[in-house]
Amino acid sequence: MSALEKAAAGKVPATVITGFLGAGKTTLIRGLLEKADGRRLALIINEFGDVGIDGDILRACGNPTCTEDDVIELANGCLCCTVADDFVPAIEKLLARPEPPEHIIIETSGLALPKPLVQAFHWPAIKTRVTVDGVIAVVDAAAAAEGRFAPDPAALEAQRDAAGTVDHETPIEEVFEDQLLCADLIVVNKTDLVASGDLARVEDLIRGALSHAVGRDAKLVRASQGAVDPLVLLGVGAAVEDDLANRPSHHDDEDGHDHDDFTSFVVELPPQPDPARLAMTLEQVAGLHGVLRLKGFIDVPGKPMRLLVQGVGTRIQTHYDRLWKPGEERRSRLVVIGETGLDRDAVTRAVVG
Ligand SMILES: Nc1nc2c(ncn2[C@@H]2O[C@H](COP(=O)(O)OP(=O)(O)OP(=O)(O)O)[C@@H](O)[C@H]2O)c(=O)[nH]1
Repeated sequence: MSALEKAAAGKVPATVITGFLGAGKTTLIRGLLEKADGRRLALIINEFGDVGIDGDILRACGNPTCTEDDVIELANGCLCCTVADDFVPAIEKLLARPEPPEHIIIETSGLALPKPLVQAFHWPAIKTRVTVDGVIAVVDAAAAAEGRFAPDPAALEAQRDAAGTVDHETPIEEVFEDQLLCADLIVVNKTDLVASGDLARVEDLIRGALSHAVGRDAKLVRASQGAVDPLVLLGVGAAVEDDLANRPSHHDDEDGHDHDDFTSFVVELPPQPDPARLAMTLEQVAGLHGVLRLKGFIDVPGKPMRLLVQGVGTRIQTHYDRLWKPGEERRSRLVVIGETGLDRDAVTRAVVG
């Protein structure tokens, strides 16, 4: 059945937003909600780690198109590994609403592989009712320009074994490439942080990764703050669930996949009177320990609003995102994500002081 036939058959389109940790997925979705123009969108949000931050950020945007009921958070892990328990029931719940959504947006965790998730759309409970309109991969152009997703030639040389062969993919590169290889559209985000020459290099890197997918032609679009016209993002009509054979993955031969390569934990902090100082400390800690992602909310004494802290690599940003609610516990908590081996105790000590 073609995508048009699926739409005619009354299937609800779903768009999967993928992209490595901190690429700008939540930011892009926030922009999409602002331009929803009355269209009933529902969100399913999945995060690595058991504290839901992204759902909270999206709800805090105060957008009328984004009520409590419109956001389903599936914290703790990876959608593709919890399909039966979490994902399929979440879709069924959305479809059972008196006014079902016109479009479902699914934000995967930054470490999730999109292909197994799309495979879930073959489950009998949803197969006849939902189609995957498109997979969108968001790329942090600044991180890519810094070489975070490309093999380091010196490291490659060091890995060369006696037979002269080398397994050049690091876990980060594998996740990054899998996300690109499954995509219909690639949003090259954070263009405000990179010079035009570097941007061209990043696009070459992306096209190089895409060359593994013969016969497919994912489009690239540049963006800052994930701002892309919803007409470009939604309505791709790719019926991705029927096109998986053309989307290779590093994990195609595996029965499921695990997350042994990455780890996450929560650091509980005392109230922080000096946000600038906290940001400086976090920058140092992220650099010293190789933290990939940091995010959470902080209680700044005397301030009626909570402080949102966002760290991608060593780039730390803070802003007050909403008032603490009456009776809400003013907890200061940061989710920390890194590669396995990240020294939890040392990071916690350094952050808490
Ligand atoms: N300078 C700049 N910052 C951006 C841009 N897009 C997003 N950010 C910032 O990057 C950080 C991460 O953005 P998110 O939208 O939370 O990224 P994400 O992909 O949802 O992150 P995870 O869900 O943790 O993987 C935040 O501090 C954003 O404000 C951009 O285009 N330019």
